[in-house]
Amino acid sequence: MNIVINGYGRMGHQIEEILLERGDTVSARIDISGRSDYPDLTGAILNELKPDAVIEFATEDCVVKHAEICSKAGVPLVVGTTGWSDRVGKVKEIIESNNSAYLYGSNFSVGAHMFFALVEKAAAMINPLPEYDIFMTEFHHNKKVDSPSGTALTTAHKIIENNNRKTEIVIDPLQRKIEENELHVASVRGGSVPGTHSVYMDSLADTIEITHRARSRKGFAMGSVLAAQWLMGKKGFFTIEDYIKDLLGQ
Ligand SMILES: NC(=O)C1=CN([C@@H]2O[C@H](COP(=O)(O)OP(=O)(O)OC[C@H]3O[C@@H](n4cnc5c(N)ncnc54)[C@H](OP(=O)(O)O)[C@@H]3O)[C@@H](O)[C@H]2O)C=CC1
Ligand SMILES: O=C(O)C1=N[C@H](C(=O)O)C[C@H](O)C1
Repeated sequence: MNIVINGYGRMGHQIEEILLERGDTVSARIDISGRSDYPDLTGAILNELKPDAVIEFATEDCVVKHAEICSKAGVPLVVGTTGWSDRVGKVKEIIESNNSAYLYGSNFSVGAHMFFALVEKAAAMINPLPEYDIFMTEFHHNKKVDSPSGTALTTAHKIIENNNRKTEIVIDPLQRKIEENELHVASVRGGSVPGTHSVYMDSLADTIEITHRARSRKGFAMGSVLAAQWLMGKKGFFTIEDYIKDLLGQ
């Protein structure tokens, strides 16, 4: 594949490393700081370079603009940027109106999707056991801007969809006790933690913990590259779950 990397930061560098290891080509690295080939993604760049896809791990404020640019140019776009769930509908409209290809994921590592499946099952299992409360934490490096993480919000929604006691997500700062129907998502920022998400089911007798601990950014980056490959030749708005379902033969 010939890829444009949009957002040349921690993830952009990891994605470049994996692409080059695979023998793919990186026709441009784009970053507003000027440390790269271009300062911003434009239709002209896409028309000149004609990449097979753009892979974007940037900031939430540019997600809609870049969706429009790639969609109008007919270039498939894979986005890992988080913190824009309020604009998913808008992006979906853009992609469908231009009949282009788009795939988004809050977490591209296969392990995170195994974690999601375990959490869905566990959240349902405690429905007949009111003695168990359920809550979660996420830990990330001290450079992460958004909070809670996209993965934590994805996990929290999966808990709410499967557990009959939790109906609302509450995040920090709290400064009050939580209500029975509230699912607390606590975020910690510090050090160089790549991304750790844990769900706890706690009773007077015991605690059950389910944790996904990323060891590096490699899993996220590899997942985004494989998702870009999967997206080739497709049209429409997809999420990483569509790719994972195919990968797992579901
Ligand atoms: N879905 C997943 O699996 C994963 C998602 N993420 C998400 O990816 C995003 C990026 O994470 P990370 O790489 O650690 O962050 P970084 O801050 O290291 O990288 C983001 C890069 O995007 C650049 N940027 C900002 N605005 C634009 C723009 N308009 N056009 C092009 N580039 C731009 C920034 O430039 P500058 O430095 O000059 O500001 C920066 O270099 C976050 O939202 C994070 O949550 C991260 C890991 C996994
Ligand atoms: O910013 C990060 O680093 C990460 N962000 C994603 C998220 O917000 O869930 C995925 C991963 O946890 C790393």
